[in-house]
Amino acid sequence: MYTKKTKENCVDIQQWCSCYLLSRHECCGSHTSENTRLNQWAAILLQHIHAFPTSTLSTVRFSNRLILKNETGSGCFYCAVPRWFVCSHGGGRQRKLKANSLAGFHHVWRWRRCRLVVNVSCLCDSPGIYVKRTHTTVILKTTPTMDDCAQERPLFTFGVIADIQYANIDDGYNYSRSRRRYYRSSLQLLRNAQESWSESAVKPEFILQLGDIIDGFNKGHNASERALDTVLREFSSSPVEVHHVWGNHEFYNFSRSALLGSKLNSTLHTDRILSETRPGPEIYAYHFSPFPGFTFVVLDAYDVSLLGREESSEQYKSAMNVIRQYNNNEDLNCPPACEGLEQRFTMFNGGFSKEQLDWLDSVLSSADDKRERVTIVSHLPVHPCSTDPICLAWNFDELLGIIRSHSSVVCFMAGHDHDGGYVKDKDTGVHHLTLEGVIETLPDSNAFGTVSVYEDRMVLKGSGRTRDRVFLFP
Ligand SMILES: Nc1ncnc2c1ncn2[C@@H]1O[C@H](COP(=O)(O)OP(=O)(O)O)[C@@H](O)[C@H]1O
Repeated sequence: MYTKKTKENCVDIQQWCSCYLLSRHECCGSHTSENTRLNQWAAILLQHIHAFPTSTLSTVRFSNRLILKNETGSGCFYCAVPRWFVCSHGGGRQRKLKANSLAGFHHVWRWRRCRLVVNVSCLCDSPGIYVKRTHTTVILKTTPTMDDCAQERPLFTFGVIADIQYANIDDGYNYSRSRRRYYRSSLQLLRNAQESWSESAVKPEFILQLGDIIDGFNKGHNASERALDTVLREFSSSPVEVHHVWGNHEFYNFSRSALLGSKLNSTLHTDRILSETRPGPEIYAYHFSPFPGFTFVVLDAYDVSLLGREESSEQYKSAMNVIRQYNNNEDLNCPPACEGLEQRFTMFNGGFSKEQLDWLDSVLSSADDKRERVTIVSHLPVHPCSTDPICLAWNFDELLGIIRSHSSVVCFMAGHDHDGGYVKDKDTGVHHLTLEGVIETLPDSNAFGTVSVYEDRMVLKGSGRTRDRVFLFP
């Protein structure tokens, strides 16, 4: 009745869905008919604002129409304001209106910590009277911008970095020769990250190293220990605790039992681990709580794998049974010749055992009960839209099923796919981030992130090709 939509807006509005109605206070005046009309108008306003990407708003203006514009000015939403409404600053100040004039329409919007608050008051239609009859407040929660977040102090921060794959060898290429790999300069990029973390205003509580810390080529050069020492020395240039995740390149260099006794077993080097439950002696999975109400779970994505298992072992045989159902290639690193998700059945991937999945399920149940926020990390991504399918964990679907059955999970972080990726799971709102790999990052760029954690969100400040993101908690 009071709205006017352009054709262009109709299309855009369908695509935009980043704001949510938090609350709406009903009219408090005595005039029933005005209340009804006000509510009708507010409903129309809401219906349209609801779909408007207020995160991108640069202009919100009331004149005779409410005009919302985004940064480029290309997406506009017009809503005709009935002339017997005035929009006030919400302070209850009474204003004098000229008869039938639109001069009384004032700017009403204000940003309050990521919320667009719109007060709409209904005035009597009679000329020259002071009134504040009824009002309604529409509060919209918007996606916070980096600027919003910069003004607040986080509860804590942490660093993330993935696929450093250091080796003291000349630059090379990935298998398909489509991406250059900078084996030596990955160390300098780690140094850049360390410097940035140590200079940040709020020092990180810990660093998440998402796996593939050194490259498999070290093994052929008999340089695994040396390369690992070199990288760990770089990490120890600051006193911040590092949580190491294991990737395929860890197993190219070391056996599982060697890893369990090494500096890459973070459970041996921190008191933070919540060790009352661990999935099993040979499974490298644990959880820790760096701040009350927040839990981080480190997963072992090569628990079911041909990597790191003795060929004579039961685990190797059962992993072979899994991969052979889909991959008939002689070279099991070569993906099955198919499109889609089955490409993941290669030797450089792996999966999670039932034991580990059951353990994760119980950790998450306990976190649900305590209303904690849980971030899960693994070398392999588990959401098909957060990565190239060739990098997915074998039984990503089982893990995703567990995540989806718990309310506590807010974020899943992985490495492995050097191009990175991100998706917000549409069923749960859980954020799935795949971090760009250092090894395929130009020497004059960077690939790491600093995550600031707040009550209602995590904010990733990316460096170089890692972009900024805001993860609102589901
Ligand atoms: N399409 C492929 N066919 C055969 N072998 C492959 C293929 N892709 C990767 N590999 C081999 O698999 C191993 C792991 O690949 P790599 O690219 O180093 O993994 P990451 O992405 O973890 O760095 C390497 O030995 C590589 O040569």
